[in-house]
Amino acid sequence: MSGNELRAVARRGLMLVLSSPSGAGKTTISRALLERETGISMSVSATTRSPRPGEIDGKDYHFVDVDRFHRMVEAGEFLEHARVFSNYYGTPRAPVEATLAGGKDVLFDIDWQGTQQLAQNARADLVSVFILPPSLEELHRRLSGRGLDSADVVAERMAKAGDEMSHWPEYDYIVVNSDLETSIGEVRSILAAARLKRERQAGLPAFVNRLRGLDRDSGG
Ligand SMILES: Nc1nc2c(ncn2[C@@H]2O[C@H](COP(=O)(O)OP(=O)(O)O)[C@@H](O)[C@H]2O)c(=O)[nH]1
Ligand SMILES: Nc1ncnc2c1ncn2[C@@H]1O[C@H](COP(=O)(O)OP(=O)(O)O)[C@@H](O)[C@H]1O
Repeated sequence: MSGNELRAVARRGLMLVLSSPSGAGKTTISRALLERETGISMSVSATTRSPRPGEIDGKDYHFVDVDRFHRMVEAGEFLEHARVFSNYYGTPRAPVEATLAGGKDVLFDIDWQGTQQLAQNARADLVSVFILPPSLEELHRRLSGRGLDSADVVAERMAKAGDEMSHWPEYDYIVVNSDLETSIGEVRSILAAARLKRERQAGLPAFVNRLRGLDRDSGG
């Protein structure tokens, strides 16, 4: 048996959820995480919202119209779905299930409603992180500075921030995104610890039996 077999202990993938009020930094932290980590991929949501400049269909979101969205709901194609800021958003089920079954992790940028639905259906696979801004002034600065939304849309998002933030107690971990590099490091630490959870290492009993020399009779 090589030392590498420790790494080969079978593990079911986990679902890492990042939620925050709009503008607190989920997208920025998610991108950094995907660049720096292996074994994790992003769940690409479907949405009825219009694409922002620079957003790519199929990469940032699957941009669909309201009819198509409702057909997907009726066909049971979503793992969860919700209405946020007068648009619909949903997580396509099939890619997530395939990734988890393959022992890889999935990263979600979804709101508290979606997180609650995932918690109801798959609590054991879920690791949830709520990202808070350091202050309301800084949140406003980030929303405006992003330069992607009109003043009206920024105002609407600021108005909803309080409601969104009231859901922080439902999350496993809280990160205050003051310094970006610190926050990225914190989310990476959460992922590293979650991957090592005893319950997630499905192959552990067999592995420890081998370590203890107890596997000689099992294979016949
Ligand atoms: N429940 C749910 N929420 C989603 C999904 N995709 C995105 N969201 C949330 O919808 C909200 C708006 O997202 P978006 O329009 O991209 O704006 P941004 O967060 O300001 O960049 C955010 O809180 C996202 O986390 C999804 O598939 N399901
Ligand atoms: N720690 C940070 N310090 C300063 N600016 C940040 C920080 N994190 C994110 N930003 C900036 O704030 C804006 C909103 O971030 P974004 O990731 O789009 O938020 P969200 O996805 O939560 O809506 C972006 O312009 C981003 O570059």
